[in-house]
Amino acid sequence: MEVPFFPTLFSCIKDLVVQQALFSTLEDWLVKHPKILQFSWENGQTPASSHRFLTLIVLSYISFTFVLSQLSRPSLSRPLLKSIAAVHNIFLLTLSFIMALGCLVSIFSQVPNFNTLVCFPRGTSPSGPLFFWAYIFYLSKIVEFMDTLLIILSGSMKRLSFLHVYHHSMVVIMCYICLDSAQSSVPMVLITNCVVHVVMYTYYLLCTLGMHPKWKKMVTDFQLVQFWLSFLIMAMLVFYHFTASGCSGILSWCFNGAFNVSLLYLFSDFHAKSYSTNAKVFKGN
Ligand SMILES: CC(C)(COP(=O)(O)OP(=O)(O)OC[C@H]1O[C@@H](n2cnc3c(N)ncnc32)[C@H](O)[C@@H]1OP(=O)(O)O)[C@@H](O)C(=O)NCCC(=O)NCCSC(=O)CC(=O)O
Repeated sequence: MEVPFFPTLFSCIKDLVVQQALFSTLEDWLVKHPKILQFSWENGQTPASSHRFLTLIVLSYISFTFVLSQLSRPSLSRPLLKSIAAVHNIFLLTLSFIMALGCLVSIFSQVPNFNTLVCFPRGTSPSGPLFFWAYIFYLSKIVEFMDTLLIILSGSMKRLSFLHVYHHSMVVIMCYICLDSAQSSVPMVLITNCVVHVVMYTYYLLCTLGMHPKWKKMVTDFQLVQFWLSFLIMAMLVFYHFTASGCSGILSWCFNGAFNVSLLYLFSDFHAKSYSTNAKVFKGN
């Protein structure tokens, strides 16, 4: 059984995209490079792939965040802090763009149809280009811990919210579980999140350059749209799971679902507190 519309749309776009001259160049760089093509996630063998590493990195992040937020800050000059933040933001916005592009090109190069994109067959192993980009995505979530250090060093402790620390620690666990279980929603979730992060790190970059963009609310709106989109992707996965012969990573789907609900709740709360009329009146006083 098929969800109408999406499979046809996917085939049309794929036919159009693969004919472009630029596509084969991008495919050579982002899909057919031997390191990418032959990538395989081997639990305990691939760097950063063991349960022990995951536990250690997440507990270290939470402990360091707690300890550093209690200590008196080292006096880092504001221009130095802004320069470090600018480099960090440029790095993450560029990496997010490359990951989204790499994953998109891998989809058009490797995935035969829409059904397979939404629902990897049971027993799929986490190897090949799509999982290479999922692996880089997982590592990038560790690099994003630097956001927390920047907040602590800048001394704006009210920004060190539960939402921030919860998001940064849980998202690493989610990426790990998705990789380890070869979860079907990986490519679409990766692309949506990377696109949002290109916008978000551009926003942060402009902030570090002293321009506080007026479109901050749009970034939060964009993040909320991302969570609703994730629900749509997850609903399609469940649909294919129960109407066909099953999808890879359906159990880890439950973790994703719960995480997504919690983020939607926390970001809606952030949105209400930051942009509602009452919040503006309060800030204005
Ligand atoms: C618009 C948002 C993206 C960010 O909201 P904020 O309240 O944090 O934004 P803000 O306007 O106070 O941020 C501006 C300040 O951040 C500093 N800054 C610059 N680069 C930064 C970085 N990489 N990380 C953290 N802070 C940084 C700037 O110098 C500036 O400081 P100064 O003002 O001193 O000049 C919002 O939608 C949001 O996500 N809020 C939740 C809080 C959060 O931590 N979000 C990021 C991860 S969540 C995420 O990533 C979800 C997802 O996956 O989509």
